[in-house]
Amino acid sequence: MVDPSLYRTFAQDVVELLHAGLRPVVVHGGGPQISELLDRLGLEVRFEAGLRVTTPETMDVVRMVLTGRVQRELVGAINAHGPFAVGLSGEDAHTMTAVRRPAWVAGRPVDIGLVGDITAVRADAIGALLEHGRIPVVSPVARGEDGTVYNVNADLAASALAVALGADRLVMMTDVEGLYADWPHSTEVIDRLTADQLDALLPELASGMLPKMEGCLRAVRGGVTRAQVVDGRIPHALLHGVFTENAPGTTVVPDEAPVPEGLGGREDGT
Ligand SMILES: Nc1ncnc2c1ncn2[C@@H]1O[C@H](COP(=O)(O)OP(=O)(O)O)[C@@H](O)[C@H]1O
Ligand SMILES: CC(=O)N[C@@H](CCC(=O)OP(=O)(O)O)C(=O)O
Repeated sequence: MVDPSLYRTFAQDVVELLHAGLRPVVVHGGGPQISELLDRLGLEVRFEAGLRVTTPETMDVVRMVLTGRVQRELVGAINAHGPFAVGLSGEDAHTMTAVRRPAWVAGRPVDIGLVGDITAVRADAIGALLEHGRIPVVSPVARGEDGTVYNVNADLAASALAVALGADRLVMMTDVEGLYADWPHSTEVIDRLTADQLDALLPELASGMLPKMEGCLRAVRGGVTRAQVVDGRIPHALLHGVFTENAPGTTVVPDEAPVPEGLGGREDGT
């Protein structure tokens, strides 16, 4: 999302999915853009377990960058192909409701301010857009029951939305090839994992991969048939991810899904 040509290819791919008869929903991030503006404003940029420490001042910037800039740019790029994209925030029509959550660092809760975890999704506004052939572009900002506005990690927001919509697929785009088995020491990518295998691996994961993989796990446990992490630096990674069985990257499947020979764990789960 920080490379204009990849941005355009992504928009083209999303429209292609629509033309292929699928009903894509885009949930965007914008972490680098938020950090850049916070820096320029002289505000602190800090993460705990992959989640941004969000003061009320930070929250203003997060909301402004996500809904006022990144979402608008994506909507514009998609609409270069026709009247498809409609942007909304998780706050709109109570689409996403959240509660304040801590970050879990070494097994302990750490207060990270106005960061939310989604507790409820009302998918009717998004469903109506899909019915009319539109492409919803959703910013990961959510509303608390009392009206407080929360910053939600984009991957966790996408996962909650995928479950609520009964989506078949969840594709997460990032800036690495997939989930590395022994990051940062090696770049060997884990290509396929069952939910239980991922669950066992989660405590070892760090930084941005943590919410991403937690999102994949919640999605497949919530009924999504395949959750993938693909390398967004490769043009058309989205189309490959959706249409190719063995697309590059990391694929998470529910426990009952067959694991190709040679890749499965032993019966004791190791
Ligand atoms: N096991 C891992 N495999 C791959 N990347 C990892 C791993 N652990 C941490 N990372 C880091 O996570 C980053 C991706 O997370 P993040 O920057 O939040 O992604 P995005 O902005 O694409 O959502 C990678 O660039 C890498 O630095
Ligand atoms: C709570 C939290 O960390 N929210 C994220 C929301 C944006 C996001 O997730 O963007 P990426 O997908 O680019 O990382 C943030 O403030 O950066």
